[in-house]
Amino acid sequence: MEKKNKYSIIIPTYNERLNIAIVIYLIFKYLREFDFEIIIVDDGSPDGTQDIIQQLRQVYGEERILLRARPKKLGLGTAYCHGLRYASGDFVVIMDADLSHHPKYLPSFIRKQIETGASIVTGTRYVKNGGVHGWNLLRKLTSRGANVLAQTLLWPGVSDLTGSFRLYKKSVLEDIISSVVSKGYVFQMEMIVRATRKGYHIEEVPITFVDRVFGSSKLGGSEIVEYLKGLIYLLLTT
Ligand SMILES: Nc1nc2c(ncn2[C@@H]2O[C@H](COP(=O)(O)OP(=O)(O)O[C@H]3O[C@H](CO)[C@@H](O)[C@H](O)[C@@H]3O)[C@@H](O)[C@H]2O)c(=O)[nH]1
Repeated sequence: MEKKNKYSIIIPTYNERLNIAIVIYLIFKYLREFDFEIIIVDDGSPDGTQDIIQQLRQVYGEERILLRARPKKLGLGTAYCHGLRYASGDFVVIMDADLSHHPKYLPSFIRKQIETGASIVTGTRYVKNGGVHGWNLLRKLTSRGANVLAQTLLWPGVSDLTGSFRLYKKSVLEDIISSVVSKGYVFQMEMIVRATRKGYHIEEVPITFVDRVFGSSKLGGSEIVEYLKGLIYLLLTT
């Protein structure tokens, strides 16, 4: 009998106690036909996110939901690297905890990978049938501007560079991650640009990013400065 692929879903969390139970419920609902584990990397959330996760582990099974906590907020990019160390799947999915990345898209990511044999399937907001819902004008302009700037300077051949809802072959993720230097939100852009430079097969799936209902974004001014620094770095080094 052919071996079934296993999917490791890495979810970084910081103050997501109101969202995490819903996202986990939906992952179990939409992936019921698949073999998967969920790896949550929580950075010492003061709102009690870890208590909720421990309760969810009792409900769904401790082997299906792993909690790999760190003592304090250490950034989104390093959270993915930390989670990857514990992933036992053949494929790794990276997604947000706040339902802006809806688990209903997961089967289409997996199907797309199986149909095409792609190394990476990335969710994109900036193609037909994709979009963004709930952001104010400033946030829309920031995201669009960041993408257009990066597209113009880096020519990566992928429509959505700053999005972070992606499926990777685990070996590919390990290969790319070893050369990535970014620690914050810009990590995702560096990952996809390096993947294109290495010639990996990347496919896109349209998604609608829906802004969170509970809690607030952790994207601050310092992340925008880091983004610009990362862009210049990629321009010079890739
Ligand atoms: N462990 C950990 N998790 C973090 C940290 N910072 C943020 N997170 C978690 O990372 C996810 C995304 O954080 P948000 O603060 O909700 O991001 P956003 O503003 O909605 O930005 C989203 O869209 C951007 C593209 O426009 C993406 O670049 C970004 O990655 C994210 O998907 C959430 O699950 C949040 O709890 C951190 O330092 N440590």
